[in-house]
Amino acid sequence: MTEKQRVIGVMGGSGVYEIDGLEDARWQAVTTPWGDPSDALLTGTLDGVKMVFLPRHGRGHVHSPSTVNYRANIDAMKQMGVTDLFSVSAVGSFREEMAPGDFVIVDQFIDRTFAREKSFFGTGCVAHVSVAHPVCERLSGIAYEAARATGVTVHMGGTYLAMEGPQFSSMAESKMYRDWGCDVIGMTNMPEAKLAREAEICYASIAMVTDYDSWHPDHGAVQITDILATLKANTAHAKSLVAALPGLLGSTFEPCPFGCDRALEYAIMTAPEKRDPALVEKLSTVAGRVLKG
Ligand SMILES: CSC[C@H]1O[C@H](OP(=O)(O)O)[C@H](O)[C@@H]1O
Ligand SMILES: Nc1ncnc2[nH]cnc12
Repeated sequence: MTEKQRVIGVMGGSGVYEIDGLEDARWQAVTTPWGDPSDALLTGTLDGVKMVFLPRHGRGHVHSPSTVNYRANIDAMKQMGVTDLFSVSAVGSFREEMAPGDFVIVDQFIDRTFAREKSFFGTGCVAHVSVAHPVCERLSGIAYEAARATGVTVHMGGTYLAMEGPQFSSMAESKMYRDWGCDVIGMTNMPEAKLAREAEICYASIAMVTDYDSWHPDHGAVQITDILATLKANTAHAKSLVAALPGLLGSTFEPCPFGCDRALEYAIMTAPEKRDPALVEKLSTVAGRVLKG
């Protein structure tokens, strides 16, 4: 049996619009049946491992959290052969000990977004995947190791509240999310993580704390200027974290011990003879493994 090649994807968030040090780097435009991704994809090789980078909001920060085409972004990553996807994101913190400048390796989500396409599937091809464990445990461990190596303070595990935005939360909302047990808040990891699972891509979320949202009595309301200052200080850490990933993962993709790469195995409900051929065609990249039989 031939070995499966690992391709590491990085979805860069606010403040992270490129990655450094790629050999044979080039920006490549990719089209998808779901529309255009946020930008061209930067491809290249690092330590002998193929890398694909996409700035989630586009270079120059063009797309808002609600208008990012999450389906196109994930489909494009899959087309490029991405097996392991790391999301890098700016977040607010609900915990005193998760301070601005710290990194959090997110392991759970509460999805409060409401104005986004959240699934590749629908009428004519229905599928239900599990997101009980919405991130890949193996990849999260690698993200933690890579973050530790950069010298930043990193917290393993945390619940990310995904809000619609683009406005930040009111103080009442901020306090309520804190009471719910959430640790951090952002506007983009949902539906991204759900779609990565549907596309059978291992996904980990690296959150960079930029502020205390609006609950903290000593910090007042979140201000974009403070966020940008923290992001600027953290970009170097984010980039060196990404640079450590290929060395930690290696170039061969082994089957995911948590089954992320087989998430669709029994997920499709629609009888073969009832499937909509047009939708099946659109799904050929993300679900071709199971639909082509
Ligand atoms: C720049 S503050 C708000 C903005 O930043 C985060 O984006 P990303 O997750 O892509 O880093 C947050 O979710 C908001 O979209
Ligand atoms: N407080 C906050 N709320 C939502 N998204 C954020 N991104 C960075 N800080 C944030």
